[in-house]
Parts: sequence; C-alpha cells; structure tokens
Amino acid sequence: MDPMSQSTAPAPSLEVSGLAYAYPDGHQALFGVDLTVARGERVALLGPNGAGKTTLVLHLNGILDAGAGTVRVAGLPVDKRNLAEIRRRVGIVFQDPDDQLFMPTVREDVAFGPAASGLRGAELEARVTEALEQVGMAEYANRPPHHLSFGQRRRVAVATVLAMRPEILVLDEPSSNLDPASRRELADILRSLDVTVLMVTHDLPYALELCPRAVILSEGVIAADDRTQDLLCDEKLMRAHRLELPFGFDPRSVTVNMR
Ligand SMILES: Nc1ncnc2c1ncn2[C@@H]1O[C@H](COP(=O)(O)OP(=O)(O)OP(=O)(O)O)[C@@H](O)[C@H]1O
Repeated sequence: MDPMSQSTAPAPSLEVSGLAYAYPDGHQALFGVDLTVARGERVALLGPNGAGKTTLVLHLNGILDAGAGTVRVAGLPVDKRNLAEIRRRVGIVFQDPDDQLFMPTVREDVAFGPAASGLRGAELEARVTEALEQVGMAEYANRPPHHLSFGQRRRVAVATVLAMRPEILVLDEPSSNLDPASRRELADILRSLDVTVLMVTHDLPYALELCPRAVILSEGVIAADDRTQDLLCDEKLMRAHRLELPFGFDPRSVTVNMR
C-alpha cells in the first residue's frame, strides 16, 4: 500500500466505537454501538420508539458523556476539552424548529452561531447569505421567524446549522409536520448539500428517498446496517424491529436516487 494514502485520506465524518450508556436512573440505553459514516454519505438512523436513537445523537456533540466507548467527528474525539469545536462540526437540527429560532429576525438567528465563534462584518454577512441561499430562504432574511410557515422555519433551522459549515448534519425527524410539497422541497435541499447527513426518522419512504444507507438501532444495539432499500424489503427484519411501511408502499417499486 502507498504509505501516503493512509495519511492523506480524510477521517470519516463520524466514528462511533463501542459506545455504551446508562442514564443516571440506571436505565441502559446503549450497549456497545459501532457506526462509521464516511464523508459525504447520507445515512438514515431507523428504529422503534425507545431504541436509543436520541441517546446516540446526544453523544455526537457531547450533550451526553459516553459511559464506555468513543465518538470521533472527523477524527476529533468528543470530549470536554474540545466541545466548542465538536459543536461546530456536528450540526443538530431538532424536530421542533422553534427550539432553534429565538432571535427577532431570520438573519440574526442564522448569524448567531458564526458570530459566537468570532465571525464579523462582511464575512459574517456572506456566511449568513450563503446558508440562507442553500435552503432557498435568502429573501426572508429580515422577517421574524414566527411569521414564517412551519416548513419555512424548518428550512431556517437547517440554515442556522449550515452557517457553521458543519462536518455532519444530524436531522431529527426532518419530514415531520411538513405538507407533501414542503417535504419534497426539503428533500431537494438536503440532496443538493455537500455535507455528511445522519437522519433520524420514522418516515421510511423519506429515508429511502434520501439515504442510500440505513442503520437500524434496536434495544440499544445496531441490528442492521445496509442499503436502505435492502433493509426495507426485508420483511422479517422489519417486523422484528417494529418497523412498518405505510399502507400500500412498496420499497421495491422506488427508483433510488443515489445523489
Ligand atoms: N432521561 C432519561 N432517563 C432515563 N431513561 C431514559 C431517559 N431518556 C431516555 N431514556 C430511556 O432510554 C431508552 C432510549 O430512549 P431514546 O429516547 O434514546 O429512544 P429513541 O430511539 O430516540 O425513541 P423515539 O423514537 O421514541 O424518539 C428508552 O428506553 C427511554 O425510556
């Protein structure tokens, strides 16, 4: 092997190794999770209620401390000494955009993170415009977020995270509460981004549409990790992990857009 090839290859966006976690009340939510996501991949994190998906996500930017095991983001270990850099690299878009939008205008909400990390003036303005353009919301920059529709607020929430130029975008139920047109528009936006995506969802058709690869987390362990279409077509596996497709939806009939 070329001795240079290892040192020049980018580290995976995410490397979770042997991650275990018990909540303070003693409830063990994760039992040794291993998950590697390469740069530029879009991966769906599937699993029934209570499987441990949120618990896993809360480890990615150090909100929870690993009981055992490690998490690395672009090679940097998640630990207390580098939390600021980790939180810049891991952009989490929460399910409710109103948890993320709290400033008087869209522009100020999107500027908040980059300004806190020291960006000022024209550079800050350019960063805000770039992030709003990525989600098709540039013309709403001066509006108060609470005057926007839910779908528009979700797009602005995505922009607040993109403005930090994250290594990995983590989306919690991105399609929830969206009408069909907003759902498709968000899918088009997510596909157009040049960023690694980890998407937590119960919306299996959306996972299939957007993520070539999916992981099933079940009872705190990774039960499957494969092409999304293959997982959704495996009826026995789906049943075993309480995953149900919408009535009449046939994953075999979908042509998967790999980009
Ligand atoms: N703060 C907490 N204290 C104790 N146990 C908790 C706490 N938060 C979650 N749990 C438990 O940990 C397990 C995993 O929960 P988690 O929220 O990570 O699941 P999830 O896969 O995100 O579920 P959902 O699809 O419902 O969002 C569950 O059994 C849950 O009851």
